[in-house]
Amino acid sequence: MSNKFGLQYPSHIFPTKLILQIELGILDWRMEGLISLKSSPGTSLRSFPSFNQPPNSFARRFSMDLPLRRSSFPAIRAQQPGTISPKEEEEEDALKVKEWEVGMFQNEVAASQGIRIRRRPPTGPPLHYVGPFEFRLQNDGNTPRNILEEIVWHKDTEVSQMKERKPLATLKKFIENAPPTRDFVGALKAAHSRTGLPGLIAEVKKASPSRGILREDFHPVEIARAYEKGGAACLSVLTDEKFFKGSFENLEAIRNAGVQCPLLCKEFVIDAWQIYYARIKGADAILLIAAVLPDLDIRYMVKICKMLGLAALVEVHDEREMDRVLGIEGIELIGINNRNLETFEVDISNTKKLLEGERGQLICQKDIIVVGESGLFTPDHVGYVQEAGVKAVLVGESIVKQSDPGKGITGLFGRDISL
Ligand SMILES: O=C(O)c1ccccc1NCC(=O)[C@H](O)[C@H](O)COP(=O)(O)O
Repeated sequence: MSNKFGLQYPSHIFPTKLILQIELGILDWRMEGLISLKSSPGTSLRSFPSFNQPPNSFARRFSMDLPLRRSSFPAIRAQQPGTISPKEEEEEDALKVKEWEVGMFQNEVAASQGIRIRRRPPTGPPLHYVGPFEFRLQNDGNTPRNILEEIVWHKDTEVSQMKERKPLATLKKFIENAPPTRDFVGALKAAHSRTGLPGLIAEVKKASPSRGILREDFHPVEIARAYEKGGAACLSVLTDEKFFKGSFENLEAIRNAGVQCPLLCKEFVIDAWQIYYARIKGADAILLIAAVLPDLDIRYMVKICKMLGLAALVEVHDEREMDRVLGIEGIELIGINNRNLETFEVDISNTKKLLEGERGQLICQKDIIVVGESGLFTPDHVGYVQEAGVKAVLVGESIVKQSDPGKGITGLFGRDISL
């Protein structure tokens, strides 16, 4: 069976309204954990929700978790019964089918650009529904392959919920009254010319998936003030709650506390809505990750950033991502992450590798500022990436862990850069 984009998917997951009586005993586990259904003689017909995209009414009834290829069902979690009419349920199903189709299409486009991160589980979301039961089957298709994929899938759910609470139209109204943004790129250039060293984007980060908790006594405004005093040109504020213990409240609090450094909203952006939201919460710049976003998304999001007065820091990790990003018009700021976000490996020679030869020349011609990101702990590290061609660095762990993060900056550069 194929959809309007010509994508193929198995007929048993084509989620038209299936009319089947499902008995738990007639499930059979196949195809790497995907389940197929067999009707048994004498079973009566009744409405069954779209198979891989469950309607909410069922989600509100019962749920249970099933580990990989288990044939017996563990305890059932009862949920609130819903009161949705069959018509509404049908419309809801149709909408979710559309969303799922678009998600599948995104995965295909992304894969064609060498993006390994799947925006949605290719075999449908991890939850399945049988009659009144909700259960979870793990398989290669619906289990994240790495932390970045897990973050992105979680973000997808999180953003959908946030969008329901605050639709784009509401955000746009707030933006009309928001104070102007500050010049993020200008601040980095000014710091570089003032000190002769890479301009510093100092990261306000409590925790990370690779390093765990970095700082127990975490007071974002105090840390931000210490960074500013210590000579940071800009700040990067983690807003992801689940994986980094950050928040948009932190971003807003730092902005409202009168900190002058322009602020990067360090988020996992998968939807333009997040850019509007970041703008309202006080961001001056936003991170776009090439390992997650296809070219078209980057192009579109860069335009939205410009329209909202935000800088876009487009992050790459390998040559292919760098080449993709260099082919996109209007990019002013490229971050080279020395951390592989899929494996957590950190290697600062990555910055040098990606700036060698023609790539480095093209970056100079286009007057793009390159930011060296991750794994920078000493003046030698900073010197190494500067030599490679960066005009800015993004640093978290090595400075946020210091009792005085401002003095941490002096330690990082080997001299006081606040003067
Ligand atoms: O750091 C992680 O564990 C991580 C995992 C998944 C996605 C992103 C992740 N980190 C973001 C960053 O790259 C860093 O916060 C940033 O570059 C600063 O790095 P560092 O100076 O090494 O703290």
